This record gives sequence, structure tokens and C-alpha cells, in this order.
Amino acid sequence: MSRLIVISNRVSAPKAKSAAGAQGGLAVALSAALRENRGIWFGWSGNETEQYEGKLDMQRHDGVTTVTIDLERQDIDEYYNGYANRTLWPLFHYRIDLAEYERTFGSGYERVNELFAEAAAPLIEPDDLVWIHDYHMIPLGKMLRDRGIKNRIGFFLHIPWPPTRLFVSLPYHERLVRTMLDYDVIGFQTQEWLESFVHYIEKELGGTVDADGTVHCEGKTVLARAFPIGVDFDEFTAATKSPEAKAAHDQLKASSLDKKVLIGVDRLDYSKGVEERFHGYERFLTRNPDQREDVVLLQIAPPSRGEVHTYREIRERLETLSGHINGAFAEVDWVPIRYVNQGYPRAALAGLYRASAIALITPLRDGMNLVAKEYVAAQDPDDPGVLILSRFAGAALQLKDALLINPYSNDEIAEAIAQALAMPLAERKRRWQSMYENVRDEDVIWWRHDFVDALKG
Ligand SMILES: O=P(O)(O)OC[C@H]1O[C@H](O[C@H]2O[C@H](CO)[C@@H](O)[C@H](O)[C@H]2O)[C@H](O)[C@@H](O)[C@@H]1O
Ligand SMILES: O=c1ccn([C@@H]2O[C@H](COP(=O)(O)OP(=O)(O)O)[C@@H](O)[C@H]2O)c(=O)[nH]1
Repeated sequence: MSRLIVISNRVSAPKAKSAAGAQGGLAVALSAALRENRGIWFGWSGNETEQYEGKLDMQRHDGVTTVTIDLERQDIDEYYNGYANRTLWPLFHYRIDLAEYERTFGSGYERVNELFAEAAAPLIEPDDLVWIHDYHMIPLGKMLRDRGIKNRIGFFLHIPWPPTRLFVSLPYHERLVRTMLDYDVIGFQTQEWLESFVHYIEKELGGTVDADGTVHCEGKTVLARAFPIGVDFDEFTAATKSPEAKAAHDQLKASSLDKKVLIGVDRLDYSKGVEERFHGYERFLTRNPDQREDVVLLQIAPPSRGEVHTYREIRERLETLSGHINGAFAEVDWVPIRYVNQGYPRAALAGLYRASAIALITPLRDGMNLVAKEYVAAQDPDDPGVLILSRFAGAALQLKDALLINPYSNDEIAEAIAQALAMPLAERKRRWQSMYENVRDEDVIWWRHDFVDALKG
């Protein structure tokens, strides 16, 4: 059996610097995918070093071998905070108003990718399959090829791919995409992002794409397909039965008494639409004074990427807005929003999801959104909650029985909350059942097999 070499910015190493929840879905999904596979997970430790001297830190934890490197301050600033999170992240989430095109970010990004290639290449043996993840590492495959790596190499993008008319605002966009032609397989979360990529290849690079997704461009051939990521269903289902889940469930139930809890769980990121969500909830409270005290919104928002100013700004705006809404509507014994800036272990989240009558998941744009799938997986089959989901999350293409809303519309959010609160049990069960089957069948193991099979060719 071939070994799997996974390379991503973030690894779920025991020593990686990250609070519970701050790592997001990628780390969660990959540790699940690697646990049963002989192989290596290579990436950044999350730590800073005074001077990088090529030192690798190797550890075995929870059945996964991880190899990490530390990065220098300038590399972290230009590659991670800079090009990855100030240039590509906003652009790929359709926010060209927030994207910053600094030349030093681009050169830092290429420099760190070269550094990853230099450190990872010696770990790769002839039969290994190499699987590179996400927007931090788009050119890494080509840099490995430049070092003589002939193995099958796949790339999976966890975030959206933007429409061509937005993407071309990126300086040197052709140079970035050309590096992708050295992969054997390129995976996207949904058909929609795949279509945008194909459109770019055809219109900007003059390539052609066959019906099965084989791209022919500038003398190279690569398979491009959608592979929607799932949750670790078995692990998550087991977590819902854990003492930690029960404690969190009981605590939330006891503290909310007869009120219906609406829950939101998101890294503190402007792409998650939490500000718009609060406005939609405020509209619901304004329009439905008789139902106000029947509900409470629990928003869990662990801070993320705090060295990037747009993230500090969204944090400040949410503090102000939640304070404003609570000030305007609260009573002596009730506040409308419980806004919590800390992360929770997923077992605790499982209990919180189950205790919540509604999940309010309203990203303005999201590659997938695993929280939506976890909420479905955690429900009580006899009394399932209602999922209100942005139509702009990748998950909306699979979870079609959610109440799908436009997150930019306060009215749609307010109306969906009212509809969810009034929804008869039979309809809740019917909608949940079909979503549950999807979350169970198209889980992270299914995703991994699907991608790795395609990579094996
Ligand atoms: O590593 P961070 O900078 O702290 O960010 C956390 C992760 O955020 C992003 O997650 C994406 O991947 C999820 C799983 O496929 C997907 O459900 C979600 O929609 C995406 O936003 C990012 O892509 C990861 O690289 C980060 O590790
Ligand atoms: O306090 C928290 C908040 C989030 N998460 C996990 O972080 C992941 C978030 O993934 P998602 O795809 O929803 O978004 P991302 O943060 O990757 O953009 C999910 O598995 C959550 O269960 C967590 O463990 N604790």
C-alpha cells in the first residue's frame, strides 16, 4: 500500500499553537483521514523561530506521524498573515474590497513554499502519494517537481475558487495558476468553484476541459473535480454520547430553561457573516415582540488570525453590535445574545448542538462549513432541530433540506427564524432525515477515498 504524504499549512500536532476550535475544519478533517493511514503529515508548527535552520520536529500522536517546521517572523508576516490571509483569503471569498496586493507578500509566499518544498522533498519515497492542501500552498507541487519529485501529486482547495472576473484582479494570476498544471489531480469543494476554475482555464489560459474534468493546458494534463469534504461521522457520533457532550448539553438546557436556543459556531472571520446574522436576528426580535423572550442566541466565536487587521476589526464590530442588541432588548432576566469568544472541544460542541433548536449558519461565502454537518449529525432523531444555512456555503449544495437563506438579507434571516420556530415536528424530522443520510454517507472517509482513488489514477 502506498504511503500518504499530506502537506498543509496547519497540522494538528500536539505541540501546534492553537486553542480549541481555532484550527478550523481542515485540521479536524485531515487528522481523521490520516489516523488509519500509514503516512506523514507535514506542515508549519504554528510557532516562530529566531532563525530557520531546516530543523524538523517529528512526533507520533494519536496514530499520526507529524513533521513540522517553525517559521521566522518575516515569513509568518508575509506568507501566512500576508499573502495567504490578506491577499488570497479575501479574494477567494469574493472580497476584493479587502484584498491587499503587496509585492512583499507574494515574494514571501513563494519563499516559504520553496522552503516547504526543500524540507518535504527528502521525506518522499518513490511509491508515496503526495496530497497538498489549500491556498497557502498552491505552487508547492511545481516546486516539488523542480526538485525531481515524480510521484503522483494532488491538490485540494478547501475554500472557494472565485469567478474569473474577480480572480484576474490578482497580480500575476496566470503565474499562480500555471503552477497548478503540475498536479495530477486538483480538487474543489463544490461544482460551483470547479466551474469558476474551468472558466478561468478556458478564457484566460486558452486551455480545454473534457466532460470528465481532464484539463489540457499549455502541454500539460490534469484532472479537476469536485470532492465535497465531510465530517468524521463515527467519531462525531461517538462524541455526542460522551460525558463532555452530556455536561455541555445539560448546562445549556439548565441555563436557558424553557427558551429555544439558536446556535452559531464560527471562527471569528468576516467571511462567516456573523455581523449580518446578528442584524437578521435583531430584525426577528423587532418584528416579533411576543416571541422575543422565547429565544436566545448562543454565538461561539473563537478568535482567529488575530495578527491581521481585518480580523481585529470584525472582532471589534461584533463586540459593539452584540452590546448594542443586548442593550436595546435585554430584560432583567433575559439577554438576547450570549456572545462567547472562546473555543470549545468538539465533544462539548456536540452537546451544545443537540441542546439547540436551531442552528444559524450564515457565511457570506464558505468553502464547505463543517459546523453545519456536525449540527445535523448531533441531533436527536425524535426531536431534531432546524438548520438555517446560507446558500453561499459549500454545504448548501448537499444539505438541500436546510432552510436556505441569502445571508445578506436581514429579512430572509428573520423570516427563516420565524419559520423554524413554527415548524411542525413531522417536517423537522423529514428535513433532518435526508440531511442526516447525506452527512452519514458522504463523510470524511468517503471524501478521502474518493480523492485518493482519483490520485492513484
Ligand atoms: O488555519 P487557520 O488560519 O487558523 O484557519 C482555519 C482553517 O480555515 C479554513 O477552513 C476551510 O476548510 C474547511 C474544511 O475543508 C471548510 O469546511 C471551510 O469552509 C474552509 O473555510 C482554511 O481553508 C484552512 O486551511 C484553515 O486551516
Ligand atoms: O469552538 C470551536 C469552534 C469550532 N470548532 C471546530 O472547527 C471546525 C470549523 O470548521 P468549518 O468547516 O465550519 O470552518 P473553518 O473554520 O474551517 O473555516 C469544526 O469542525 C468545528 O467543530 C471547534 O472544535 N471548537
